[in-house]
This record gives sequence, C-alpha cells and structure tokens, in this order.
Amino acid sequence: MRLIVRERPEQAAQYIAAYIVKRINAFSPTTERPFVLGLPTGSSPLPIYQALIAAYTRGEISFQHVVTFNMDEYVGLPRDHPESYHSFMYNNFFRHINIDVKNVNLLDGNATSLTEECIAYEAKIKAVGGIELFLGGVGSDGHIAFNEPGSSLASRTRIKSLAHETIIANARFFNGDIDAVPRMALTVGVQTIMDAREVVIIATGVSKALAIQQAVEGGISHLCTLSALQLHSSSMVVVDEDATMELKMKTVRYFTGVERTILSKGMSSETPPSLTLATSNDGTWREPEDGELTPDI
Ligand SMILES: N[C@@H]1[C@@H](O)[C@H](O)[C@@H](COP(=O)(O)O)O[C@@H]1O
Repeated sequence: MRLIVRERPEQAAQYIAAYIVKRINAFSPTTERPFVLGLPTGSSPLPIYQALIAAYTRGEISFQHVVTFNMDEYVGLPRDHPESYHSFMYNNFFRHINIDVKNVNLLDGNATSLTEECIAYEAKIKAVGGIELFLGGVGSDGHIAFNEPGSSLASRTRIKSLAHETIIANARFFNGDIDAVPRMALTVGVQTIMDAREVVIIATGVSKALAIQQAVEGGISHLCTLSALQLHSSSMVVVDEDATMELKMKTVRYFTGVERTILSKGMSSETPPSLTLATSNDGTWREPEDGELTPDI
C-alpha cells in the first residue's frame, strides 16, 4: 500500500485526478481495448470529478473509450431521485464529459430481482476484462463501497444492510432526515474491488482519521474493510493532513519519506513510479519486473 499525504483535500483530489488522466492516456484505450474504471460517489470524490471535467475541457483527456462501473446504489430509491447514485454520477460527472452512455454501468437498486442484478453486474465486469483502476472513498467506519464492518473480505456484488453509522452519516444528503435514508444498498464486494488491477482511495477530513489509522496501521480486519487493501499488490490511499490525525508520526514520516525518495529519483510527484518504470515502449501498462521500483518500496 502506498500512502500519499497532501495538506488540503483539494490537493489530494488534484493528485488523484492527474494520476487517472496519466493512467488513461498511457493506456491509450480503444473501442476494442477500453480503459475500465471503477467509480465511487460521496463528497470526497467530488473535487476529483471536477478536476477530471476540467482536464477534459482543456483537451487533456478523452473518455470516449472509458467504461465505468460504479461501486454501489441505494435499494428502492427512484433512479431520478436527486440523491440516487445514478443522479449523482450524471449530475456531477458523466453529463460533463464525452463518455458514451452505453459504457456507463450502475447497479439498479430497483431491479425486479436484486440478486440477479448483482450476479449480472459481476458478469459484465468479467466480460470487459476486469477493472483496470478502482477509485474509491471510505466511510467513517472504514467501509469501502457499502462493505460495512463485518462484511466478508471475500464478498462480491450483493445486497447489503447499511450500518447505523452510515445511515447517520448519509442523512446529511437527505436534509438531515435519518428516516429518509434507504436502509439497504447494492454494492460491489471487497473481493470485486480487490480484483481490480489497481485501487486508489481518497480519504479527507478528520472524520476519516480513525478509519485510515485502522486500515494503514492496524491488521487486516473485516471490521474495517478498507484494510483488505493491505493484500492488494497495487493500492494507493491519498489523504489530506486531517485524515492523518490518528496515525503515528512515524507512519506519516515513513510514507512521506518514500515519496521524497521517489522524487529524488527524478520522477514527477504526480507520476506513480509504477507508471514511469513499468510502462512498455508503446506506452501500455505492464507488470513491473523483479527488482524494478514499484509503489510499495
Ligand atoms: N457508499 C458510499 C461510499 O462509497 C463512500 O466512500 C462513503 C463516504 O462518503 P463521503 O466521501 O461523502 O464521506 O459514502 C457512502 O457510504
């Protein structure tokens, strides 16, 4: 796991947006070989979407050959409800870029059979060759997507009851009315996220500090599903300083020291070492070879 610390939330978001732009451009996606991107909702990813829209407007990135899969969706909330994740994604991202709506995948929380919807979603991910990069946020209880504490770390897309802490946290999107927050959601599983070739997480604000502490310094535990990323070979957590509040100073210094080492080797701070060193001559992604510098130095 790589931990990137930036002073302010918007700097953390800028870092991730620049990273995604570079990853997609280096991949050179085509119709036959699209870039498959996993996406979250929530307030923390919003500035990432704004930065990606700005990059698109400046002509630095095209989403024409990008296929997206969203992490989760509420059960029973009408698709056109302003707080459905469908509405969130179209209003805050898809409507502002050149993505083909045929390439957008979101779980249907109103499907006749929710179980079949989940099985079909996993099949669709498999059919496009798996997810290249899964972007995610984290809940204050350490959940990733809607994989609440106690979720199996081997879980796949399924129906999930929301934890009380999540219902309270998400009431802010429903005028503070706890009763208006749906009690259930469809969510990709921890294993669905772990299957992505790369996972990038944004966590900003002091409300995420405990979750970050557990995920980075604690052991792997179903009580903090984000901690499963310790087993992923290419994961990166990007935080602002407030989200580091519960980490040991030694931990923060270790990770910022790693980044300094990378920079002193002449790499751009916005360029992941794996990108610089594990990119083939034709610009396509490849597995780093033995002994080659990877993000987990
Ligand atoms: N299902 C979503 C998660 O995917 C998201 O990470 C979390 C945090 O959201 P925020 O960034 O608004 O704190 O909210 C919801 O629970």
